[in-house]
Amino acid sequence: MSDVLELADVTLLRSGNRLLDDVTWAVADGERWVVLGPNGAGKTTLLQLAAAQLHPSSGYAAVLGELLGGVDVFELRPRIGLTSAALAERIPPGERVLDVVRTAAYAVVGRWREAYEDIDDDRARWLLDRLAIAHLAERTFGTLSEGERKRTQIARALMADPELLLLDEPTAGLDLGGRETLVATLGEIAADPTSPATVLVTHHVEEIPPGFTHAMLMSQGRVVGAGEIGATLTDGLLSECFGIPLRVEHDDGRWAARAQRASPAVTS
Ligand SMILES: Nc1ncnc2c1ncn2[C@@H]1O[C@H](COP(=O)(O)OP(=O)(O)OP(=O)(O)O)[C@@H](O)[C@H]1O
Repeated sequence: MSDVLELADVTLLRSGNRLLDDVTWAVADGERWVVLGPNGAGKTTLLQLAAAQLHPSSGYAAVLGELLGGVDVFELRPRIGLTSAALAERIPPGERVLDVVRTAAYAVVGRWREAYEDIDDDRARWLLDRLAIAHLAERTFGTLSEGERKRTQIARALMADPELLLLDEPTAGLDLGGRETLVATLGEIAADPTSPATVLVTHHVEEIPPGFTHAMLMSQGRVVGAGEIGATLTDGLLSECFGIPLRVEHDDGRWAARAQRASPAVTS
């Protein structure tokens, strides 16, 4: 399997802060990764690097076989599907849902005067159907619920048939039902062998869709652990990552974690 993402000794500095500190990590074709870590760990920064939106200050970073710094990012970015809060904020509230998705074929937002091919229209509608929001195609983005917006963004991220799919907190802010149905949809996408290599960022192990194969744990810009999901989501590594004693459970393809209870004092 070829590497979709390859980072070696990557450091990223901003205003004297080490946002990424000596990160070495590889994602191969077909893999589905979750990136977990506490607030400020550097997860979004890592995803922005993977999306060719940022360059490392030092180290080696290649995305889809192209060295960051040596490639025209405007040619690279259309090969990557990205959902993030920052991108969602750039979508004009008055834009039609169908257009939010279709414009991804041109790597733009907020431009509805492009001439679209029928094939773009068909694909956008097929993706909306796959994300269970076909009935919202003619609605404007600003009128959607948070869950519907997340689904629209995922459809948009998949529009250009990307070779790498990057999802930054796709289930954040959803109620329990909304989270569970979106986790199930993401599980279906993960299970589809034609889906691209995927990296999903979250704070919560409960939000890992079934079928995810690998995990990377980050804290303070550093990699705490990375590898096959079962070998990485351990009590020890997750506790180290979040800085409190945690117990991890895995049942029926889903993950859960909670704080370990202190042992009761032994009295005689
Ligand atoms: N431009 C910047 N200049 C200085 N520090 C920055 C800059 N951008 C981000 N940071 C800091 O880098 C750290 C990592 O930020 P990042 O958003 O990548 O973390 P995160 O793991 O995604 O956090 P969260 O889970 O809260 O979204 C944070 O401490 C943040 O304050």
